Amino acid sequence: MTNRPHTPVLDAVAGPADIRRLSDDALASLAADVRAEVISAVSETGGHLGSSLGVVELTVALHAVFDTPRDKLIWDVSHQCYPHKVLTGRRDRIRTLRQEGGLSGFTKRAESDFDPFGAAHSSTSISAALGFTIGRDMGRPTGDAIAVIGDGSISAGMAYEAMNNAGHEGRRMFVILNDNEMSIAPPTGAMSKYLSSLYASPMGDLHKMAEGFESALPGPIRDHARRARQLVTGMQTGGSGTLFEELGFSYVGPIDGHDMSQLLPVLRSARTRATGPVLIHVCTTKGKGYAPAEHSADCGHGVAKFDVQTGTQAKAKSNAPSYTKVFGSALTVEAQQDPNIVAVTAAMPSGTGVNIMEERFASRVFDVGIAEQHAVTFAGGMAASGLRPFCAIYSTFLQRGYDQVVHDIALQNLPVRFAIDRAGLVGADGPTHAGSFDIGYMAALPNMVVMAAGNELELMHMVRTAAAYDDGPIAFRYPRGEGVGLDLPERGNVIEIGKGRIVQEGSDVALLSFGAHLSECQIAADQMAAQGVSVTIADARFAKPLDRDLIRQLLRHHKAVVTVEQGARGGFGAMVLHDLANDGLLDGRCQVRTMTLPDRYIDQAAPAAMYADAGLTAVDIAATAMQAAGLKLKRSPVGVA
Ligand SMILES: Cc1ncc(C[n+]2csc(CCOP(=O)(O)OP(=O)(O)O)c2C)c(N)n1
Ligand SMILES: CC(=O)[C@@H](O)[C@H](O)COP(=O)(O)O
Ligand SMILES: [Mg+2]
Repeated sequence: MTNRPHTPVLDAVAGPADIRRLSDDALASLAADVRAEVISAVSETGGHLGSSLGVVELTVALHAVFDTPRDKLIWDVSHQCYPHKVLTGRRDRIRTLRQEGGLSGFTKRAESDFDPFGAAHSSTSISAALGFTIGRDMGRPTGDAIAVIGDGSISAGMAYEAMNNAGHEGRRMFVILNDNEMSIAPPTGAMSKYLSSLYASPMGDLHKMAEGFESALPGPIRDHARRARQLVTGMQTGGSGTLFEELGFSYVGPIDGHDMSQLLPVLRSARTRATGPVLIHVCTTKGKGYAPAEHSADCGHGVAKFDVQTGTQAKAKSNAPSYTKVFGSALTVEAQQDPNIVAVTAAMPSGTGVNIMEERFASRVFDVGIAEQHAVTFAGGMAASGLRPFCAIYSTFLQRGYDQVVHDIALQNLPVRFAIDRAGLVGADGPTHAGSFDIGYMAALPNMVVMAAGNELELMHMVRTAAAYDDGPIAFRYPRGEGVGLDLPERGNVIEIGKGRIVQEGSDVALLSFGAHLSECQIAADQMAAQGVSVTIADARFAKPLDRDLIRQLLRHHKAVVTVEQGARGGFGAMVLHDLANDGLLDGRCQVRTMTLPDRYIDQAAPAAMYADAGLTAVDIAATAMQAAGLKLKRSPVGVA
């Protein structure tokens, strides 16, 4: 039996309709209950604790003031949506967050009417809210749209594209800027400085209300607001006000996002008065109300299961270093050898491991904020200048910079090194974060070299190879989590471009692995060996250029060749098939099969369970190879009932 918090006000709330019946005092008590419930639930599941704790009061206030789900509340990234889930009929499943079969860690249209728009990649909320706004104005049965976006997420270009459009449209909609002066790491960039300057203006603790809004406020706040508006207006030179006002929004704020006596009247006033787009600047504390989160370096951004009393998080079971750490360390070794090596991250210094290089060579590591498109082209500019940039971005987020990869890098044949972390299925973050597509989208590009690491030692070789390769763009992918636990040298070797390697020689079937499912291929080979089947394992290393000699050799000497990759259809296997078909080699004696992720999104679970769902376990590999070779199972492979 777990220690559940005492939550009398929350217990009486089945949904937002109940919230709207509460007095303002009771709403503050409700917020306290929700905070306790979120801490307790996340201690059992792990997840995005800090961001969720920071918006507890804001979530209560938004549901109290707006008519959700008719009004569309759209959470940017939506990693802060746990209080929203607790309050919108999902409290009974909140302890299944991010678990197999449980609630998603993000908003999801299929999960609830209160989730009008799914998210997990940042900076989409204002665009989606504007879309709903147009729908409303064209007669769709929907109310107001409210986008809640963080100070980190509002640094991305897409948010400005949306505000530019929304300001031009001039329609009534709401953007809540949730400013906690934090991204995953402390935010970088001029926009972040600008937001801080709004706090620190001579207004002191006064709030600026868009003209006309203050008359709806209670007395003391109204007087404050009116004075603030006069002050701010008086301070302006040239333009009409804040950056947001220049873009066509009415700006309100900054206000204290943990103080219901500020949040409620301001939101009510905005809801009553707004005729065009309004931006309400709300200041919050990431991790608010839970000391271990508030005081940790990332403010409890993403936590494992933890002990509520102490805040101590559960440790990973494996002792092997993570691929991310191996990458970061290998990059640092290369950076030590070559002063032209620089690294770029888009707001994920620790997630990508470039923080390891930053500790030694801070001036050569660039955190550009959530700005993958810019990160790619920025790296392109550095490459064109003669530097050797490593652009370290998760597979799923590199999708956002794809045109830049095509147009700015590959087309110009610029030697940018793409370090693609979180390749393959990632676990609890689920399908939004799966790195499923990069093999196909990178290998499709002329000039691009595409590698995948079979294990952590291979990753070291690929980092060194990429550092040494100046002929054009080169990418290498590797998964989330720990390596297989190999002894690692100080530095990797340069490997030959376009050459794979034989890991184990056999004569019946060949497993041609591309990437970290190499270990699963080894298990499959052992299972088949137990059946008396002789198995070759080859590590392709390259999807582009393909090792055509190696593939033909495998074809000549085996009854079946099975390609295996942690990626979607259209990736490595497709490259192999294409190559063989065009040489008329698919009609011979050797059967060829490709094993990829299936053509559907895989729901969150532990990575191994996700791969099982995808049909990519060792047992699946062995069964596919045996069947293709026309070999019969003498008995069930090890591990199968
Ligand atoms: C396109 C994209 N890039 C990177 C990320 C990874 N990411 C998730 S949350 C986050 C920080 C967001 O900061 P902010 O919007 O201020 O929200 P907070 O966590 O502070 O509440 C980042 C970088 C992402 N989800 N989407
Ligand atoms: C919400 C988001 O996009 C990130 O916080 C992400 O969940 C981090 O994933 P990793 O834990 O794999 O770094
Ligand atoms: Mg933030």
